[in-house]
Amino acid sequence: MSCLCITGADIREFGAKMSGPPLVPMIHMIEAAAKPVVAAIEGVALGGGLELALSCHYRIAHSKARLGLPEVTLGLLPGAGGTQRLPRLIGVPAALELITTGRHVTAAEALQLGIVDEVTDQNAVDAAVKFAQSVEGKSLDARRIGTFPCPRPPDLDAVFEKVMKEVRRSARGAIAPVTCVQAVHAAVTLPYAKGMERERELFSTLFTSGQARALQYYFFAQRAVSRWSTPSGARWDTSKPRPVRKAAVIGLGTMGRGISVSLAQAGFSVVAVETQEKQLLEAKQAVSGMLERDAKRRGAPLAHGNIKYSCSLKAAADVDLVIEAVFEDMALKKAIFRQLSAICKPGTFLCSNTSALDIDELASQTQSPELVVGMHFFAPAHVMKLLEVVYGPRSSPEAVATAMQMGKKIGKVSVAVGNCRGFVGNRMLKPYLEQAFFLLEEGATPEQVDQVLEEFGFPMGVFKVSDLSGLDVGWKVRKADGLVVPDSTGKSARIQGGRRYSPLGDLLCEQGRFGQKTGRGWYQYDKPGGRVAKSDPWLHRFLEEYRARHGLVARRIDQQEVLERCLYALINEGFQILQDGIAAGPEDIDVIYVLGYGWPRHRGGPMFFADMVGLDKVLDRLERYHQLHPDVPGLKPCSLLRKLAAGGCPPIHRWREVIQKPHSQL
Ligand SMILES: CC(C)(COP(=O)(O)OP(=O)(O)OC[C@H]1O[C@@H](n2cnc3c(N)ncnc32)[C@H](O)[C@@H]1OP(=O)(O)O)[C@@H](O)C(=O)NCCC(=O)NCCSC(=O)/C=C/CCCCCCCCCCCCC(=O)O
Repeated sequence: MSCLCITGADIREFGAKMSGPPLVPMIHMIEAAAKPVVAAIEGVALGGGLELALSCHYRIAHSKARLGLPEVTLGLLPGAGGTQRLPRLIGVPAALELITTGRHVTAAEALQLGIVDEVTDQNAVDAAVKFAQSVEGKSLDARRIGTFPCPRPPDLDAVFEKVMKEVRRSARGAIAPVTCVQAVHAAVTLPYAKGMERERELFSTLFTSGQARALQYYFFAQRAVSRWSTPSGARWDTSKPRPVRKAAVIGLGTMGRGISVSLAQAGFSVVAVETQEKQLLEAKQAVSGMLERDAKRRGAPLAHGNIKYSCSLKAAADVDLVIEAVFEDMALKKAIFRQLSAICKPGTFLCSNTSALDIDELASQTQSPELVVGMHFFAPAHVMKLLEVVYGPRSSPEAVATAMQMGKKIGKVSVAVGNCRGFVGNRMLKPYLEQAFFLLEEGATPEQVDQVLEEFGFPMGVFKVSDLSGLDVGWKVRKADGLVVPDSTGKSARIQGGRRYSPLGDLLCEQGRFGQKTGRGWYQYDKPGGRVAKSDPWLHRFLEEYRARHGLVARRIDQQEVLERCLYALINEGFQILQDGIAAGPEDIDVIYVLGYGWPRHRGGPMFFADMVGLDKVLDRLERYHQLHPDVPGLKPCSLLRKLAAGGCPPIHRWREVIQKPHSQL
């Protein structure tokens, strides 16, 4: 009998020398044993844990157990026989699906797939003992999976070709999923012993790859962000959240609807407020539709009953927490915060879903500024996993802890960040976008820039994202900032406040080109609302005319320059954010970028990427680009980056020792 609850190998050991008995010989020994070995699975059997169970002659799982081979999510493949045994046990298509996605399955699904022999609601060990007694004396010949022939699909080549194509498409440059397919292919085409050799070979390649390092770093980073702290000394382990049962959402546009859905699905009582009757009805229909579709997809009960709709802010009088999600208009938000402060019962937390505005300014409108925090969701709010919890200088530790816990309850990964324009994510986006615009001025095309970024692993390049989210969003902000003005010659100004400025986005907006919604933006679409971006000859002509008008001579720009200028400008801002104490550590930034902005997980996040490239190299390139573009402050290397490079480029887990953390500032 072997009782299992194994999450797999200790991932921390992968970076160091591995200790303990090697798994593969042990697995072979168990499978070859003359006595029947029954695995009793409670909790989880993941990775090496499931591989160990697969070497047993029988497997009994508790009904609450979860099983899986998640190695691919860590940049690896199941290297202790998993790629050779699982297809022999459950067939090639099912094994490929589990191994290339790393998906966990429930005990019930494992039974259905044939991974386990029995599921029990009782103690798994007792059930396994009983089971062992029932098979006493039976031959084990048919129970050693390693001796099974691997089922060979009749259309073997077509099956693998299709899977490989799909895996390559969705992997966006990640090598582990592709390597997993190669390992399973070996199970079908090679005898078991040779297949094991091939598995080992492929495992070794992945094991030493930068992608495995990045994914393993990211695994811990995502967990580390829950241990938040603020410069004022509030911490996750000393600050107590207050219970929230009832919450209000103010403003039922796209964001407010998504937030309402998230809250209702997590079992909160929700008061959804939209001041205009017509918009309220539209929102109600939209939210109901979202809840219905989601319940159907998940096979979960409908959460309709949890939401009450109202046209009056007064409906929020008795809630424990409010999330305001109206337009990005400071005057409007301030008015709402003033009213809420008068309407809500004492102690109600007042949160804003602003994506960039000053939380402290909002707090100043209320009687209890300590109850105000930002809860910045990402669109679509019921789908995206990220939540930036923004603390202002006056937010209480209790308010931060409550928002962080609320995020967790609705299934988000919450990252606590300081208050500044754009917080972490959008603040870093600004220099990235700026570089993309400058590259167009200098001779690049949107297609070229997007292709480089997509090859790096982003699901969409910067210009496609801009078309998707709407060019008018940034235009409104730039207009409010007084940036959209002509120069003395009547042309759109390319220098603002002594720094380079690109009016390209403003000029497109003036032409009514807002992106997908108008059918034209940086690309053209077959109709307003169309999704497929096509090159637009108009845009290319427009760029040529623009350059001619401003005396700019187009030059050939290579891939390396596109990538370095966009990414290093973003990373440089990340260092500034760390230096300003807006993010507590590089992990916070990396999690925000992976979950909120499509940064490829197999590259760890922007700060991890900088560490991998080498801080001295990033510094060197930024210095060079800043020399060439002295009017672009975003390219001037941040002093923290200089300090880290001068200190011998310590690895990322040592950066916190170097970072000075003054209070966040606007
Ligand atoms: C589902 C979970 C297990 C639990 O989830 P949850 O309840 O939400 O809790 P968490 O917050 O996630 O976790 C709690 C804390 O536990 C830490 N944790 C969890 N799992 C691990 C782990 N596997 N290792 C280390 N630490 C772990 C977690 O970090 C939390 O702590 P903290 O908050 O961070 O402090 C969930 O956690 C989960 O899904 N875990 C991961 C499971 C997983 O991915 N397992 C697979 C691991 S890989 C594996 O098993 C591989 C085995 C194959 C061995 C192959 C042997 C071949 C030998 C060949 C060697 C060749 C070398 C070649 C070199 C050369 O050639 O040179």
